[in-house]
Amino acid sequence: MSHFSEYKDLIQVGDLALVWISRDNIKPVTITAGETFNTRYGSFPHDDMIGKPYGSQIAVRTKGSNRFGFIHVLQPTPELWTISLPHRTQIVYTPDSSYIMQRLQCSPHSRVIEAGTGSGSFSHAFARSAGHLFSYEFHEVRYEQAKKEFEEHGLFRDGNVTITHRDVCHDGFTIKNTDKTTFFDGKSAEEAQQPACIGADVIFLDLPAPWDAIPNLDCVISQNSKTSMCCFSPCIEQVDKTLEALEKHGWTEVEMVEIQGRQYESRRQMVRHLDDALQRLRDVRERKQVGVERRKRMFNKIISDQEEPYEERPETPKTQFNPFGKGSRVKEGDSNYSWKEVSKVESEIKSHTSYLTFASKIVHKARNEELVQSIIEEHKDVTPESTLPGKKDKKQSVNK
Ligand SMILES: C[S@@+](CC[C@H](N)C(=O)[O-])C[C@H]1O[C@@H](n2cnc3c(N)ncnc32)[C@H](O)[C@@H]1O
Repeated sequence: MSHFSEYKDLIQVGDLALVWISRDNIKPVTITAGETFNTRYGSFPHDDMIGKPYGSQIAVRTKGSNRFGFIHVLQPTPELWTISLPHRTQIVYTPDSSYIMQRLQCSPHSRVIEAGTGSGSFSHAFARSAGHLFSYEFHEVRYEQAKKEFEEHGLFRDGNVTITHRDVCHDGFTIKNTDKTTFFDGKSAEEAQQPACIGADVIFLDLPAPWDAIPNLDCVISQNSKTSMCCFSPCIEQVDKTLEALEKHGWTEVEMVEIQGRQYESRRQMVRHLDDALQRLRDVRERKQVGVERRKRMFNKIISDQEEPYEERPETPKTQFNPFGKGSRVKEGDSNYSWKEVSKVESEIKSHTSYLTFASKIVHKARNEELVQSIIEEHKDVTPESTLPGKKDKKQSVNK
């Protein structure tokens, strides 16, 4: 099982853990006896982590002070990996990936094509949920890095991830047994004798020119079930070209969506009355009048040639609380004032805003009587329990 798909209670030697230092600072660490994890808040021996439950807070006294620095040791998940991974490209963040996965109905039955792999952010989420993920990347260094990361994270161990070094626009998606640049389960396609059939029913294209890859999909998508696709493009011009290609190649149910990630914070806002506003206007007018008269007196002293034209500013009472501008501050929720509950939007939330173009395709629309009969025959004497699908069960559909 991979670090990302198994649940463990205790931190053990050899585990990949994600160390939460702050919201924007999460670091991957392989737990090793005798090693130390250094941060600006202190040095944390791995030995203090080993044997503790995941989620534990580890504290160390800061040198020369009575303060403590602390971290939390967390179990890796695709969501945490997305906010901690080393960026090699723009990545897909969880607000987008979670929506896309549910729109594409990605499940343990799904056979998924993803291009390109990029920094592998979305690949981790697909690998956790899909029956099989076929990921493609044409940039050699990125492909090698992603392959290494997938190996280190145990993604190949579950046997449901294949990565291919390929330009999918030029060379398509088909995988042959002889391919030396396709890896899964730690072996090349050639060594593993992987069958060339992909039969994808979920497609995710995060490419600069998805319209060049779309014509290459027909021979690798499922022939007997509906295939759903999402193209992730930052510019509307790209969407326009993608729509043209989708229409030309028989994709239907086309819809474009944009995700706006927002985090809402619950706050209290003071209730302001009309009387407060009127009082404020009266105050402003009175203060203005006092100022005008003071300046008039100073001017008269100058023209009557008196010495000392300067007149001290009159002592004005200390500014009271002013609900409409500057004034003494009132603590949020102060019981001397009335408040209403509101929610405020936190603007900084990471979701790379792209346009998501969804479409679907059914290759054979007619009912295949032969297939229906064979499925009925197959299931005639089978108990309901034994028909429950497992993670690697293939979907059997009767559309042909
Ligand atoms: C924006 S990144 C993908 C990020 C990825 N979805 C993630 O969440 O980390 C796009 C990737 O597609 C790759 N790419 C671009 N054109 C390609 C092609 N024709 N075939 C394969 N990969 C391609 C690029 O090298 C780049 O790494």
